[in-house]
Amino acid sequence: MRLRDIELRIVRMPLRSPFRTSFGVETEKVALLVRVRGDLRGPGGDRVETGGWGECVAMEEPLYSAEYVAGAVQVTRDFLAPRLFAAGDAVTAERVGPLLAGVVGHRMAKAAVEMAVLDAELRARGVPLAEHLGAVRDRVPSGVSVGIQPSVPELLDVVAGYLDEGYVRIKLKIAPGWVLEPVRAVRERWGDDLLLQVDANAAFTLADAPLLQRLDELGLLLIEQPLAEDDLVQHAELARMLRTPVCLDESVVSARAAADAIRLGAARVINVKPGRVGGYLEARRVHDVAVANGVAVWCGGMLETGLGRAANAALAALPGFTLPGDVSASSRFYETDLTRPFVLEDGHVAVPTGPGLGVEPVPELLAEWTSWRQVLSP
Ligand SMILES: CC(=O)N[C@@H](Cc1ccc2ccccc2c1)C(=O)O
Ligand SMILES: [Mg+2]
Repeated sequence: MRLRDIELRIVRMPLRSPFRTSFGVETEKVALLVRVRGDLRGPGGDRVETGGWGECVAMEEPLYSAEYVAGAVQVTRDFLAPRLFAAGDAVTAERVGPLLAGVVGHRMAKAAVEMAVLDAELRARGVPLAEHLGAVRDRVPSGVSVGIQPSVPELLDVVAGYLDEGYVRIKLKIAPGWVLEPVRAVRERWGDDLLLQVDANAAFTLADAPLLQRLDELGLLLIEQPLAEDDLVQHAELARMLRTPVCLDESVVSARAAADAIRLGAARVINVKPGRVGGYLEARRVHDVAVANGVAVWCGGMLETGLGRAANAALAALPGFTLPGDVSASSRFYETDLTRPFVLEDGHVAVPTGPGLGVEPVPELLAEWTSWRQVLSP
């Protein structure tokens, strides 16, 4: 594919309710969207116009990881786009990674560019992303991530609401001071059959092991990222002290990191997030590494718009995704989604069947929520 231009947009979408985690409270989603346009040689040898969308999952502030929206904009404008324009007609989704390898890090920014090129290629070929990735299901079970609430009674009301909507798994955010009481209250209200897990977003240290060991009595599916992103060895040490399986999120930044975490015994489950690992093609490699080692994966979420949600649903349909993920309905976070809404049907989200991502931004909403835009040309 030859890229004619790369459009960068920052969109700001109000969240239905504040989302509190151990690293802060979010009331709005700010995302960098990437759109590529260009042409590629069609099956008959003729040039075919095409275009595609990518969504960068970096937050506005570097609270979840080191990347952030303004940084992703700058690295894409100044370092990633020039490398792709310089590649002329040789840009393919598989080549985006190698073409950008000279730029160190910035995986979320790279993932958004690769996603846009992949969407453009697949739209031109009429192939759905799910088919391209190797999906084996046409719908995926939907879990929900529940933020820290002002009180335990309010938490129980929020969880009751999601269970009434049909979510098949509950994930509770935990943080120092919000651990045993809320999690025990949910377990006691809904009993042992409720699929229940927690996510600390790296809020604890090994000194907290005695507290985290007490979660073992609550029959959790897993405890997600209890320690810091770069604490692989400590996670392995903690894993040996817990019965509850340790799941890593922030720490798994590539298939190589997944292999290291598994070999060290730092992860028995992996939360796969395409943006965090550098793209959907690397996310499939993480899936393959995990499956080869008997480690379960599930698809995490970064409050994506329907663009990223569509791609995550496709990824979550791969065979190794054996645990319900955070691919929730659009309504979990948004009154109105940027694309057609993803809805919960019998606890599942349908995998898109159209070419590429299978969804597009609604033009009027894209215009309304775009706070900044720039078109890059060769
Ligand atoms: C669904 C879920 O819990 N996601 C992340 C945390 C998270 C929380 C808040 C966010 C706000 C804006 C963008 C990304 C965000 C990611 C996680 O699994 O650790
Ligand atoms: Mg997480």
